[in-house]
Amino acid sequence: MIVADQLNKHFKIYETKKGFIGSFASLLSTKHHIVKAVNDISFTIEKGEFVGYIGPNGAGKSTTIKMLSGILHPTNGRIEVGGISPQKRRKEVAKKIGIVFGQRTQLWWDLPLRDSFDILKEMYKVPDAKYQRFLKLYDDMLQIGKFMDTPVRKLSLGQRMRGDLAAAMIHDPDILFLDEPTIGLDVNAKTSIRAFLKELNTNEKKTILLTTHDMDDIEQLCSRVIVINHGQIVLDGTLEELRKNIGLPSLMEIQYREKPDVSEVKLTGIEKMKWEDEKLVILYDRSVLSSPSLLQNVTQWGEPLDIQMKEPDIEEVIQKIY
Ligand SMILES: Nc1ncnc2c1ncn2[C@@H]1O[C@H](COP(=O)(O)OP(=O)(O)OP(=O)(O)O)[C@@H](O)[C@H]1O
Repeated sequence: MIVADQLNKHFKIYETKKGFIGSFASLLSTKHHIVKAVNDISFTIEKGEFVGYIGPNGAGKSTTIKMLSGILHPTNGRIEVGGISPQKRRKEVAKKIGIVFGQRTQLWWDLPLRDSFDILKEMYKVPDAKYQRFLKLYDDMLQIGKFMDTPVRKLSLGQRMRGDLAAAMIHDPDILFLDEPTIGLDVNAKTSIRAFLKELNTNEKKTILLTTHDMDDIEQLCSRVIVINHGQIVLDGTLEELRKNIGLPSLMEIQYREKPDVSEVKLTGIEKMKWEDEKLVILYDRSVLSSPSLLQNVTQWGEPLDIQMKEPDIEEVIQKIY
């Protein structure tokens, strides 16, 4: 379980002056302002949850992850990771968590991937037999065997990210903090990393907190989403709840054998109805008009050839929240 209770991180930013003399003056200056990177955040994440932690640039996502993993100390507030405070017992927490920062590698740049793994094995005191099982499993899951002897600096971004993910799992942690693990990757690399993360969560019951700007990551992986903006939680719920909370309509598209005249149609719950080429597109509020009743209605207006129902794009949802 992960607990953040009234968590805050405030950074003091000292004002700098321009020019050579100015930079010396800045060293002595006490003028500053406070950036509330994380501002009174509370949440509890249960074992086995896969949570998306999303928000615009500068919202406070990385700062939260750094506090949860013990890299940064909170200004105030309480954190527990697996029942332990990362601030008081950082080394113990380190054994329970794996971290990946997509923007920078935690592997040794000039060493072959295998050597990085060997170093981590020693650091975490992973027994030989367990380590061999790990190498086999992660070769099966992430196909890292093909580039185990390549220096990390020569790996492609997708290979490097797979290496970083495997490295984060060497000590078999129960909890994973992933800060943009799919950033900059092509579709194939994203797909294989998502499949891997899904497997870790579903089969190995790992608890995962993921920050990403890629809404497909969220849609395909996360059962719960926490949205933050300006250091504060603005929404915490399922994707479905997020869509519902901000009242984005559901969408039905109907293609008729012959286009009916719908100009006189008045049905409570329909927010918008328009023709897009041969398709009638209806936006409706499901809390007022259920999909089966709308379906019943549209089939009375003409003979449908095809009917499609869609959820609004989560990207639209997020934009609406910001
Ligand atoms: N070490 C620091 N010193 C001063 N300010 C900082 C520091 N680290 C982060 N900040 C500020 O705190 C705020 C939150 O930053 P953070 O990196 O947590 O955002 P983020 O949500 O991860 O953004 P992004 O999506 O761009 O990675 C920003 O205004 C940032 O400039």
